[in-house]
Amino acid sequence: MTGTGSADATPSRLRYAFLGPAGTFTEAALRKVADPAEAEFVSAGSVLSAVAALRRGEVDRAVVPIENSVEGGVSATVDEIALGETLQILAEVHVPISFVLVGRPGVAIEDVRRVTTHPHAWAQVRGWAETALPGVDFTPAPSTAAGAGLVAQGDFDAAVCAPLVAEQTGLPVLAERIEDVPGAVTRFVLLSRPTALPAPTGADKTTLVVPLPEDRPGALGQILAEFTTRGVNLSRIESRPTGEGIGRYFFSLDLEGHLAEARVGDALAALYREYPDLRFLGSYAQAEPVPTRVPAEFTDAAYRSGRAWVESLRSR
Ligand SMILES: O=C(O)C(=O)Cc1ccccc1
Repeated sequence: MTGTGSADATPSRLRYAFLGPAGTFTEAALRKVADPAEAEFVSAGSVLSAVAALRRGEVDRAVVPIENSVEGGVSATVDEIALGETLQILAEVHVPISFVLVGRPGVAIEDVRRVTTHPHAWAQVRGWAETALPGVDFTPAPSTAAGAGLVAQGDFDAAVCAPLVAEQTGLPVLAERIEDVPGAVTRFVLLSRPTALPAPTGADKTTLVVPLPEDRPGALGQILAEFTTRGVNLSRIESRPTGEGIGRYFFSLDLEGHLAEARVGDALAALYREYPDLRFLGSYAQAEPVPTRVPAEFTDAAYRSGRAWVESLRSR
């Protein structure tokens, strides 16, 4: 990893690991949560090494892609934070994704034989490449910006990257807006080691990992019921293999609301009783805030009055 902060960095400056080098979509996400003048940006060669640096305490934060509006969950990230030492999501950011094809100077698009980029980028331009680069040989790169670096070095004919990287490297743009689905967005999360929760904003998300026991019929229905019966809406749910064998899964899910809210706390307490291995990955503000609509019977005030009524009966 390489630090890009100045040499006189004071220890109080937070260190942020990200999938580098400069010009990646992850760096664009990082710039939305931290000012490079006040923080130290530490470039990592992969999502896993960024997360490992955070777990080892070499950095204070890591920014990683977690979900794409076209491809769905970024499995490497979902799995890495579901297992291993617990981390916490402090914030999420959305980055609009558009790609260009940059070429080695002097190479025309018809001459491109060997192309490189990050596999997520390739997955999002595959349709375009089939017609525009027929028969091209694709090699995965650690990141889009790293791929452009390999083109600048002369290792490949072309790379798929962000328009910003074309500007930074001066590599000629052979084609632009080459994404198969215009308007795609990638969601990134800001990770830290477990720490205090950000204050509720009224438009929050909570991320959980629920390991699924092997022989409990109807477990998914039961998990969902804990949310439904408390008016808690889910915004994402995906099942992932635990790696322990066929049929072993965990659910990674996001719900609308903050742990500080009574209905969310109550749902988590109920889940914990049934699934003590449940993992809480944080409550944080939504990237595009839509205030959570809470039905009258599930507000904090409704929970307080319900509890007060029970107490009044007990102390009669
Ligand atoms: O390689 C990058 O620039 C990344 O940040 C990973 C990535 C690649 C494609 C879409 C979103 C994120």
